[in-house]
Amino acid sequence: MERHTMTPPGNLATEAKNAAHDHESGVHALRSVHRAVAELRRGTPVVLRGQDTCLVVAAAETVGARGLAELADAALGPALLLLAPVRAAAVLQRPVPHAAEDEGAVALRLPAGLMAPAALRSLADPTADRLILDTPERLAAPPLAQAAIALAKLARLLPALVAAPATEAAAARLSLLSVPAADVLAYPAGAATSLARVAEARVPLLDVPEARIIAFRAADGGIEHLAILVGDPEKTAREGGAPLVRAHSECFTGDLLGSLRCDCGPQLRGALVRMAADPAGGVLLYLAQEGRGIGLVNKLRAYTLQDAGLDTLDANRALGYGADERNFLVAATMLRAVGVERVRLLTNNPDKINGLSACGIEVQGREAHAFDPNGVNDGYLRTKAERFGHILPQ
Ligand SMILES: Nc1nc2c(ncn2[C@@H]2O[C@H](COP(=O)(O)OP(=O)(O)OP(=O)(O)O)[C@@H](O)[C@H]2O)c(=O)[nH]1
Ligand SMILES: [Zn+2]
Repeated sequence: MERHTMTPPGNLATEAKNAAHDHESGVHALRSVHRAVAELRRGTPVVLRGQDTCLVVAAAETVGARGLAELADAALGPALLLLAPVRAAAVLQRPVPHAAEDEGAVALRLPAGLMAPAALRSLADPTADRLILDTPERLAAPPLAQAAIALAKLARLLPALVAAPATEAAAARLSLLSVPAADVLAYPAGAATSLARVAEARVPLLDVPEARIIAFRAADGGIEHLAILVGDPEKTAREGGAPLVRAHSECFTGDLLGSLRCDCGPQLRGALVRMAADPAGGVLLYLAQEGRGIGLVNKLRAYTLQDAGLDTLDANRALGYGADERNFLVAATMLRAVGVERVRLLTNNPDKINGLSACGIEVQGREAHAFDPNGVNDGYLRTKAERFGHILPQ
């Protein structure tokens, strides 16, 4: 405030203009990444721009003959297949040394016959028919390969892409969307901090008469996240208290259909009921981060892999994803927007405590939120305890 009275009006106007410009370019960056996501999902190539190089990429899962022809037209050299390291090791049938497990990209030169849509899909997808490369040649991953994998993950596609060096001129000539690679990497944090309230309504629930839903939308125009306020947690926060909070990642199968594979349904309804009984009220964040951030389609693939013997963590990795791809800034931004910065967190997952704390939310306490195994999810719950470090009641 004081700074404003000290600042000459001319500077103020410049500051405001710069701030508006920064905001607009931030929003522009988010929107162009969101457009690039849509292009990949529909099988169209996009061009990633780096400092002094460009990479034209298309998703192996969705690209068709036309997309491959466009990519070849824009390319300066032969196209490669980019895979996440774990998937590359499976395709090559040998370990891929020195690659970070959850990140990075491995580049393979494909025999000409395999640069075709059906073969690419098999190479990308561990649930598809096995396609073994006889003479695969591993090459150094090109610059921007990591951003390409990140873009495929944002699109919730299999992290496998056809890629080739290109120029901006080629992108323009072919009307391909081009997007800075740095914007792709900055997107998750940018989208999370841009979340703003867009609508709210009172929605009495079975067993929870005092409930209100607030919808949040990011500046990219992407899918909304929801906060369900039970009782009056805002008042609790204003008075310095800590309401119950649950950061619940959406689970179509568990929340809606009552799937027995996980514990999400009981956790969702159980959290709301606990909040209704708590004088401090609560906030249930319903986060559009299905399948720990890999999306519903990949979660179904992960289930297929689990039926073949992998656990929930290795199934994610076999798909080329990390064990948990969630972003806790989404939850922290929403909590801050409803004025709740000190919480009692309903969770068994220490990553949620650390993740929210790292985003500036004071986790005053943790309340266990475990339900008995149901005969189907026993192995899943055991893996969460043994490999994700979940704290379960003794
Ligand atoms: N990728 C993947 N996601 C799963 C699987 N089973 C459940 N999920 C997802 O895991 C998420 C559930 O996580 P949460 O209940 O929010 O959190 P948590 O990490 O289990 O921690 P808690 O707070 O203790 O429940 C949902 O998005 C589910 O869709 C699975 O086998 N694979
Ligand atoms: Zn679930």
